[in-house]
Amino acid sequence: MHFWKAHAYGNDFLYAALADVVSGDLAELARHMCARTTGIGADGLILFERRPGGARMRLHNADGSIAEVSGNGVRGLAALLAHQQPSPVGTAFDIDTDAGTKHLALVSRDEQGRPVFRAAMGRPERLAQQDVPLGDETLPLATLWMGNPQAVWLVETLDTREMLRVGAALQQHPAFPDAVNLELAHVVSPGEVEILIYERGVGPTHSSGTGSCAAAVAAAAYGGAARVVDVVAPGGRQHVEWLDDGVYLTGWAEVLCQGTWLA
Ligand SMILES: N[C@@H](CCC[C@H](N)C(=O)O)C(=O)O
Repeated sequence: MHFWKAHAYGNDFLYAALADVVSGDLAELARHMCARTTGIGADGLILFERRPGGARMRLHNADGSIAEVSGNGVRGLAALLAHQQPSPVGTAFDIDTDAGTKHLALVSRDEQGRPVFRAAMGRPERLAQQDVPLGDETLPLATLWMGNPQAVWLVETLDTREMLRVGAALQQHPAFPDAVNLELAHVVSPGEVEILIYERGVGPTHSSGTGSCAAAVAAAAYGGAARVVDVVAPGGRQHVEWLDDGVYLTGWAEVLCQGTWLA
């Protein structure tokens, strides 16, 4: 089976055409391909079908579970399409996901030639402040739907051990029956938010598109940030605009390699 690997700020995905997949158990295929030592290694496997003007995709997280959408994953797929066909600045891509169609515009290429996309990620839904009990403590989380479930913990200091501890605990928490993507977010200034990420179905990762959107929305709603911000994750800086018609995410993606999966 032919595959490609792409990443955005260290959030890495494998891509394969659904028509090429022979395995019946797609969750098992994702677990095997995404395994860091016994597979190729990635945060998720995206199976896609080309469509006029774009593609339809389905994302399996590294643990095999299905995710409705990934902001970095849709940009990686658009980067793959742009790699395969002439795609000048201004080219538009429609990526159909389980969370609806995401419209992407190729807005520029960075110094390294990587395509930079601005993606319409849709409106945040069910934004709320929720006190979530965890052992002896109560976590003041902002919860929302960004095409996938998100919880944002606004903190004064980012602490990796806290992200790992709370992120793991929330995956089996009664408040989140479908598990949840967690961001610890620190508002550095009205225009900048720093985050750490623990993803459903993955664990800690370097970047998240939907997580950046969720952190920006929570920081603007409850943390004193502006509605147009840079969100800085360990893997790098993305730009998020929370406008009246929805959230827009701008960042690059890079196709790294292609190969043949033999297992
Ligand atoms: N990294 C992604 C989000 C991937 C999906 C997530 N793990 C989930 O299960 O919802 C992004 O860039 O948005």
